[in-house]
Amino acid sequence: MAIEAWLMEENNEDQRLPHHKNPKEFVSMEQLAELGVLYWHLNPKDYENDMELQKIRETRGYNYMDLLDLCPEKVENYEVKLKNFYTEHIHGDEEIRYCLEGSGYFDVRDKEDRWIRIWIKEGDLIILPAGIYHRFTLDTSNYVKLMRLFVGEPVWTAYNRPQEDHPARKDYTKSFAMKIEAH
Ligand SMILES: CSCCC(=O)C(=O)O
Ligand SMILES: [Fe+2]
Repeated sequence: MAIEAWLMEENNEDQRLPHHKNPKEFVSMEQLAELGVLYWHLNPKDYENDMELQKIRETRGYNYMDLLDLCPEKVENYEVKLKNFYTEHIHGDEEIRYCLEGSGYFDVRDKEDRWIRIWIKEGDLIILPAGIYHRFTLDTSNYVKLMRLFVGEPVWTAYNRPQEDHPARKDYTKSFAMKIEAH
């Protein structure tokens, strides 16, 4: 099963709405892979014993794991957190999120600086590369439970745009330049 992603129509409507263009313009997994965004679909029902998840964690060194249940009762400063998640930012490391329940949107910038909206549902695991501009919002279902993975002690620091001098940003954009040269 593939994930759904599309070019976003930017307007002032509620961020939790899909924001499709008219007509819709879908984005393929290959296009996402070119941006360094990786994706797996796993079985979220038995994540504690899932060998496929185990293999990804071992291969990529994700020894840290926690769960984030995004609802007002379980999250301190819920509104502030949601607002920060939807503020365009980068990280110094990969952002790895595995959707166990519910759904939501990860928006990432493509090479032309357009927003691509990625719809994450139960069983979707995505990895955003270090240095990619992105943001997150709940969708109209208004609930998501995510597993967060990390290599070593987690660092969740978000650097809001602009960050063109951040080492992770420089490395990320350099990886594009090299691909263009290699063609
Ligand atoms: C709710 S996880 C996604 C939000 C985000 O981009 C982050 O945590 O850095
Ligand atoms: Fe982030």
